Formats: sequence, structure tokens, C-alpha cells
Amino acid sequence: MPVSNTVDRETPADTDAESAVDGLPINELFYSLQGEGVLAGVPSVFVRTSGCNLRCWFCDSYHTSWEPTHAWMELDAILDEIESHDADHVVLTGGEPLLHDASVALLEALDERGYHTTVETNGTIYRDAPIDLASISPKLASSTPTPERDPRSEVPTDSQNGEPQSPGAANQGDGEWEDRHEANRIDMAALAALVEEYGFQLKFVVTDADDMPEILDLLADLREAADVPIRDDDVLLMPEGATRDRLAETRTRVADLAMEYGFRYTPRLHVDLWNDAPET
Ligand SMILES: C[S@@+](CC[C@H](N)C(=O)[O-])C[C@H]1O[C@@H](n2cnc3c(N)ncnc32)[C@H](O)[C@@H]1O
Ligand SMILES: Nc1nc2[nH]cc(C(=O)O)c2c(=O)[nH]1
Ligand code: SF4
Ligand SMILES: [Mg+2]
Repeated sequence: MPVSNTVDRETPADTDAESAVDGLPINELFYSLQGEGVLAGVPSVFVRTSGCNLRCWFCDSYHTSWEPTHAWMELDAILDEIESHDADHVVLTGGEPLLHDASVALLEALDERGYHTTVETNGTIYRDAPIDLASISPKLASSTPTPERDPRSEVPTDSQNGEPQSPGAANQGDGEWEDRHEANRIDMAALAALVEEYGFQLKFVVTDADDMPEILDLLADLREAADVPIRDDDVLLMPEGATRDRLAETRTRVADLAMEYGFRYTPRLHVDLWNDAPET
């Protein structure tokens, strides 16, 4: 269901106002193959909520984070849309889906209907919900939107007068999210709770060998903090790249790192198949 064009900028994506509402800000809802992780290749319905507490410079879902765009959908409508597809697996993603109270109600309704649920999360928020696979992608320092790597540095201007198109746009693009992203990207207590309570995978976005010491440090800290074992097999390295061209630059390097360190490698099957097309 293409809802990406149904822009509702009036409804807050990440404020308390929504907690009383039995619905979610939905950026897109579609049927595809799971492209990442241990369930890669499994036909799944994807529910992509809008709104994120982080701002990775490389985010492949720009319209859920940097420029949140969505249609408001009641849970019943979301469930009807999911049930219209012939799938056993549902992937709840975003943005950051665990920002939203109503994600719990959706997961409960899916569980009652017998679906396998995967939640794609950055690992900064824990919620108690029926989650079969917590697909956790903790964000490394290399994700931080520095002034040099701010996707909004090219501020679109009004062609008539050269002025920024929207109020406040003049301040965008100079790394104003850097400190907030850096402060919030790792929450060890939330990570420990997620791995303790759910079946999980830890899926790191990797560009090159410089990312590895931080992954090893984070794993050591998490193994210390959590009451459950974290096997190297639970750790997946995923090449950074939202397009085929970019993946062609990163994937062999990342595959070599997976072999060197004894972690798993995960492809980005959907990017190989459909590049950066929406609803894939
Ligand atoms: C858009 S995020 C949404 C879920 C959650 N916010 C998170 O980051 O895990 C879905 C997945 O895409 C990954 N991702 C986003 N941009 C990427 C990129 N340019 N290259 C590789 N993976 C990317 C994230 O790390 C995450 O595993
Ligand atoms: N096909 C496909 N597989 C995915 N696995 C995780 C995704 C996500 O954006 O969370 C994703 C996605 O966007 N598309
Ligand atoms: S945490 Fe996920 S949705 Fe949020 S900006 Fe990073 S990749 Fe995008
Ligand atoms: Mg994706």
C-alpha cells in the first residue's frame, strides 16, 4: 500500500500526544522478502512507522527520520492491510518503531493472529511486547551526522529568490543533530533487556575496519551487562549502502571482516534485487 505520498505533517510522529491514540504514523506498508539478517529471503509484510530518536547520516529511510512523512493509520486498518497479504512473517520497522506505545498493541494483535514478528530497532528503547526476533542494529560512531556528513547540507532554496524553502531551513545541514545522536545512540540497559527477553540478532552497519574496535568493545560491555550468552553467531556485519553502487564499494570489505573476526555477514538482498526503490 503506497502511503508515502499521503503526507500528514500535522500529526506528531514522536510526541506524547499520540499515546492516547489507537494508531500509528505509517510511512509505508508493503510485501517483500526480508532482505537482511538470519531470516533473509523470507516473504514478509513490512510495516514502517515514521519518527526516529536518532539521525544516522546514512539512513536509508530518510522520510522516517530526517523528514518524517506518514499517514496516520488505526490499528484495525493496519491489521486489515497485513492480512490482505499471504504471509506468516511481519516486520515492524521505521524510523524507530519502539518509540511508539501503539507498537506494543500492534505486536500483541499480530501475536494473537499467529504471525511471526520481527522488530527492526536501533536498540535504544526496550518495550515489553510479543517479539519473536529483536533485530537490533546498535549505531556506531561512524553513523553520527557530523557537519561534513549531514544529509541536509544541501538546503533546497526557492529558485525565485534563493531563500530557504521552509522556516528554520537555514539552520539545517550544519550537523545540528551530531550531539543528540552521539548522546543517545547507545543505551546499554535497553540493549541488555532486549537480548535477555527476546530471540535476537545484533546487526551492525559496517563501512570498513575502523568500525571493528568499537563493535568488539560494545560486545564486551553487553556480555558484561546481560544475563544471557551472546554468541559470535548472533553478531552480523552488514555493509553500509542504500544503493547497489554503494554496496559494490563496501560489501567485499565487510565480508572479509566477517571472516576475519568470525562474525556472520548479512547481505542487503532487497538492495541487490530492487536497488533503492520504495516499498521493497
Ligand atoms: C531504517 S532502519 C529502521 C530500524 C531502526 N531504526 C534501526 O536503525 O535499526 C532499518 C535497518 O536499516 C539499516 N540501515 C539504514 N541505513 C542503512 C545503510 N545506508 N546501509 C546499511 N544499512 C542501513 C539499519 O541499521 C537497520 O538495520
Ligand atoms: N526487503 C527489505 N528487508 C528489510 N529488512 C529490514 C528492513 C528495514 O528497513 O528495516 C528492510 C527493508 O526495508 N526491506
Ligand atoms: S536509527 Fe534507524 S531509522 Fe533512525 S536514523 Fe538510524 S537507520 Fe534511520
Ligand atoms: Mg530498509
